[in-house]
Amino acid sequence: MTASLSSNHPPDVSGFGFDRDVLPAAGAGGRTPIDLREVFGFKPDADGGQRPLELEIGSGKGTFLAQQAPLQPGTDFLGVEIAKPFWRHAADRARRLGLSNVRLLWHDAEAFVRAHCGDGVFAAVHLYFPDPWPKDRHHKRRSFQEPFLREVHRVLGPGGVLRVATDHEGYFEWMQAHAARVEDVFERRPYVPPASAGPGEWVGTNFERKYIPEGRRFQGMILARR
Ligand SMILES: C[S@@+](CC[C@H](N)C(=O)[O-])C[C@H]1O[C@@H](n2cnc3c(N)ncnc32)[C@H](O)[C@@H]1O
Repeated sequence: MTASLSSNHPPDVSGFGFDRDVLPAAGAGGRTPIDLREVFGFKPDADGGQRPLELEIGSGKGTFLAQQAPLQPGTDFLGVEIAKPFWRHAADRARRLGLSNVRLLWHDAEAFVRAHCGDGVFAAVHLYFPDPWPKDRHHKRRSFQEPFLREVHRVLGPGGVLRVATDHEGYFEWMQAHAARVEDVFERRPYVPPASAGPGEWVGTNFERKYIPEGRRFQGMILARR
């Protein structure tokens, strides 16, 4: 995906977008977990407890968050996007839509999870249409591989799920092989679209809608924390 956006107004991320520079330096062992509730203003749930938190990795222009967050007002959603123009666009969109349960962080999601996310903090992690890195010599850059899957397992709470969709046949084969390597900690389940997906859609993101007319085949899976 090319990181260029057209917009008829300058994006305003205030209150909804966070720059990676606000994060503390990684401490001992490369980890400095932060209290992610601070990002959402420490709002309690109806019983005074902690609200569930979900993470989207590579949120692009923020379409999944814009569609799904209003359907789950009791859940907070953090999108992490590495491309600054997309991050800006998504944070501005969340602000314009008044999505008080959405925040966007400009950062490398893998580094963020490793360094700043505590154990069991997320109810779900969403990874929709991750970059497939099709050349053999670039496969090592793919997000979906064993070390990262074990990190995702660490940050998921009991009953937590990793939800993944891709349009890339080769990457899906790779995903199946790597999912098999983490069967000790994840149970694989068939993919089910989120409630916000439109008829016939897998997720309903910008990427998916762009390629539906080409007749691309989409595939996905859910890994449930054991
Ligand atoms: C193919 S796009 C899909 C975007 C969006 N999920 C969608 O379906 O429209 C992949 C996105 O992942 C982002 N991305 C790639 N590597 C990332 C990383 N390590 N951390 C955060 N975002 C990343 C890219 O900048 C891009 O926006």
